[in-house]
Parts: sequence; C-alpha cells; structure tokens
Amino acid sequence: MPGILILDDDPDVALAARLALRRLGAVAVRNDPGQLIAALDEIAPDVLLLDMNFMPGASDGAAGLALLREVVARRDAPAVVVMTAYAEVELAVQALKGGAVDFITKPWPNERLVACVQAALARRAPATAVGELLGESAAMQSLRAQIAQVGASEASVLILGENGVGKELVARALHRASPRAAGPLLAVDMGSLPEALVESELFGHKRGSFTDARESRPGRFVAAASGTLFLDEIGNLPLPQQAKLLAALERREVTPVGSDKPVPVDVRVLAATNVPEAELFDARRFRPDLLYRLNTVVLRVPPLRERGAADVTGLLRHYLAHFAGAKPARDIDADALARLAAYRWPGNVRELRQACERATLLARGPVFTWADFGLVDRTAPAAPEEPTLDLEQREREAVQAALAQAEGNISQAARLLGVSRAALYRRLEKHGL
Ligand SMILES: Nc1ncnc2c1ncn2[C@@H]1O[C@H](COP(=O)(O)OP(=O)(O)OP(=O)(O)O)[C@@H](O)[C@H]1O
Repeated sequence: MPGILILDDDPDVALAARLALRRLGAVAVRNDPGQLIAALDEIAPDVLLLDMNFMPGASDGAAGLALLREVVARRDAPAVVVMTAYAEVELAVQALKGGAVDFITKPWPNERLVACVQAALARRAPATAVGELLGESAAMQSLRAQIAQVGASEASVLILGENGVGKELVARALHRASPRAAGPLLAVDMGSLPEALVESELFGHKRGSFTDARESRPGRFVAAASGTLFLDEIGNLPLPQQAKLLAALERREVTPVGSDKPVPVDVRVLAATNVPEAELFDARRFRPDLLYRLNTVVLRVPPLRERGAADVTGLLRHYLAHFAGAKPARDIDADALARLAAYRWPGNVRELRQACERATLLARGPVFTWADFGLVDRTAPAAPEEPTLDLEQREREAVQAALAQAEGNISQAARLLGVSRAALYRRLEKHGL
C-alpha cells in the first residue's frame, strides 16, 4: 500500500488532508518539522505533503524550502507536493524549481487534493531523482540526439510512447536542454484531473467563480511562467477543453474561469500521450488543429522490448545498484538474465525499475534468480496448476492479463478491467506491478 506523509503544524489542516487521502494509501501525520527526517526514515513514504510555513505569522516559506532541499537530496526521496496559501505563487514556483513535483493551494477542494496526490503517487519518482535517459541502443542514441537538437528551440514537442517508456524523462531532458532551464518545469497529468477541474487547473479561476472557489487561484500556465509546461496524458483531455487549450496556445494568453480579463503567458508546451499513433488522428478523440499545434516536433520513445538485450541488461544493472545503495549489488544468475532479456516488459522501464526494487527487497540467495523479480513469463510453458481462489491473487492476475492485452497501455487496460485509471494505478501499486 502506498505511503503518504503529511507535515503541517496546523492539526486541523493535517487531519482534513488525512481524511481526504486515506483511501489512497497509508497516511501518517506529523505536526512538528523537527520530526520530519525521523518520519521519512521510519515510514519511507511515496509522497510527502509538505507545508511551507511553520512559524506563527511567517509566510515567506523559507522553512518549507529548507526542508524541501533536505528531502529531495535523500536517496529514494518521496515525491513532494507542497502546500501554499493562495497568494504565494512565487513560493510555489520556487518549490517546483527546488524539486517539488506539484503544489496545492490552501484551502483546497478535496477532489483536487486527491487528484494531486494520486498523480504524485503514479509518478512516484521525484523530479530531482530523475536521472539520465539510459540506453546505448541505436534507438536511444538517436532519441538523445534529437532531444539535444530540439531542446534548444521553443518548438512544441509531442512525445509518444507506451506507459513507462520514459516520456516524462524525455520532457525533463528537453527542459534541461532549453534556454528555459532556469525556469520551472511544471507537469500536469491530464489523466488524473477530474474533468470539472481541468479549466481551473490550467487557466486559474477568480474567487467565487464556482462553489469551491473561495479564493482566486493562478492556473498552471501562469505558475509555469518563463519555464515549461508538460501536459502528460494529453489524450485524456475532453474535446471542449481541447478547444480552450488550443485558443490559449494560439493567443499566448489564458482567461481564468469566472474572469473576462485574459492574462498573457510565457511558457513552452510539451505534451505526451500513450495513445497509439494510428488512433491520434481520430477527430472524435483529438482536435486535429490542436494536434498540429502540439506536434511541431514528434519524439517517439520506443518500447523497452524493441531496444535489445544490452539496454535491458544495462537498465537492470543500473537499478539494482541504485536500490542496493551502499551495499554491493548481487549478480543475476545466467538463466534469470536470459529470461529478463527475452521478457516483453509490458510496463516498460517502470516495470523493470519496480522488479529491481522488489528483487532487492525480497531476494535471499547469493545471486538474483528469475523468481526474485516477481514477473510472469508468458513465453514459458505454463505449469498445470490448480486455479487459485485467493481474491488478491486473482486480482493481481487480472491486472497483469489486462496490461499484457493492452500492451502496457494503462487507459486501455483500465477499460478492459472496467475500472478508472486511478483505480488501476492503485492496484498496480498494491501488487507492486
Ligand atoms: N531510459 C531510461 N533510463 C533510466 N530510467 C528510465 C528510462 N526510461 C524510463 N526510466 C524510468 O522509468 C520510470 C518511468 O518513466 P516515465 O515516468 O518517464 O515514463 P512515462 O512514459 O512518462 O510513463 P507514463 O506514460 O505512465 O506517464 C521512471 O522511474 C523513469 O526514471
């Protein structure tokens, strides 16, 4: 079960957040910033919800930023979502530059808090821990060369690829290679945003424009000023909102919900989707004019199974060493290595990373064996077995089967299972898939 830690000196705020988030995972609360490091050691949360001010009357966020620096410097740091007051846009931007994956303004609608933490859980790897795009296959070398080439421009880039191939890593590399590198990179996961909140999230809203809008709030376009806005899972944006996004991109201005005054924006937009290329040009799903706006350059990130055994082995060694920490990483036995190289990796590099984490935690022998990685090898002949009636095991198998059938496409797998993407992500976390 994913772990969420809330650090806020206001017990009422912390309690409200804990209640809103309890169905997403195990939620722990600390009220004193002095307890933070011990709590991180003890709980090892996936997401930290961090308040920025701890002194009565303080609002500069200095205490929060100092804590944030300490947290993101840790090995396997949690994804950090910072909590700011509505007027503290500048502080939120500084926190994003400092490695927070997102921010939420107080007071929040619960729906928004849940969506925000859910997206952070799905992403999990914190911004600063995102490293190099590894891989020496011709496909990966060419991808890195393209990133260096288009990174330096202002061109909109559409990043295509299955789930877990590294689209967000590509977006971060493009941002780092751009003249906007000193500005923030703000990622918005369209897949986890409730439809009713998309516009206010992207464009902001004016106080009183809807029931929960108790204060005015800047949208993502404004918060990412002078930086890059990464629109992830763009294929999930409903058509009416696509029209508004297109207008914002064309006019380079946004109009907050409930306002009639457009605000100029200065962002570079990167977008990503796991929708197969053949389906992208279906006008019932995607406005072609928006697509043409976003795909000045198209970068295709290949599935892991197409990168060759050397890339798989390189990634295995990288992540096993990463999870071993200071200890020397064990070797992988020859049979396991051959099966890992031949495995289809429907969840791509994310699946490989999680398999390495699992193996590091659970392996007991002197070398890693195939069983340590917890993968189901569909190329091996299935041993005749009594069908299990264990509900958890059945659920795990159903999720694996749906992922395999959907070739790692989360939206499609969720449809096959008849659950929402968010519910599928929770099950992936639960079963360590
Ligand atoms: N080439 C790579 N080298 C090292 N790590 C990688 C590589 N590609 C992906 N990863 C790691 O795999 C995980 C998934 O990557 P990322 O989130 O960028 O994928 P994605 O394509 O954006 O996934 P989704 O479609 O589900 O949002 C991350 O932990 C990332 O650091």
